[in-house]
Amino acid sequence: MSGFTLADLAVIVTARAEASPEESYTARLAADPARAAKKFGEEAVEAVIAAVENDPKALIAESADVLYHLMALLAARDVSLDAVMAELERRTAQSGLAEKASRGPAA
Ligand SMILES: N=c1c2ncn([C@@H]3O[C@H](COP(=O)(O)OP(=O)(O)OP(=O)(O)O)[C@@H](O)[C@H]3O)c2ncn1[C@@H]1O[C@H](COP(=O)(O)O)[C@@H](O)[C@H]1O
Repeated sequence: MSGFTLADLAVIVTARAEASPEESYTARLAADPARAAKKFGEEAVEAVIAAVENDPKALIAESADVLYHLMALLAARDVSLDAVMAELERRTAQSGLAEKASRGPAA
């Protein structure tokens, strides 16, 4: 399993959002949230097409594009990945599944 996490990507994207737009694609997206949103939508549609066509290689590549462009969109709108994860954690706590998952599979 890859040791690279979404949190690692968010750190890179947040740092590059502050770079010069001439040298960084991330900085260009951060400077233009509407473009970042449009690119995220395009990449999501490409992932949908790869899934519908049952093309695992393309789905992996498009999913990577989706996650990168979501991180860029969040950075463009000053929303942290931490805030998104906290929302997911809240939903999981509500469902009671976090406790079950930490206990591991039922014997
Ligand atoms: N993970 C990515 C990543 N995935 C995809 N892309 C870029 O996303 C862009 C969009 O893909 P497209 O095929 O739509 O390309 P395009 O037609 O040129 O794009 P548009 O003109 O339509 O906007 C490409 O330029 C890809 O290089 C990424 N660019 C950056 N990263 C990460 O961000 C870091 C910093 O990158 P810079 O900001 O460029 O320094 C990198 O080290 C990576 O970790």
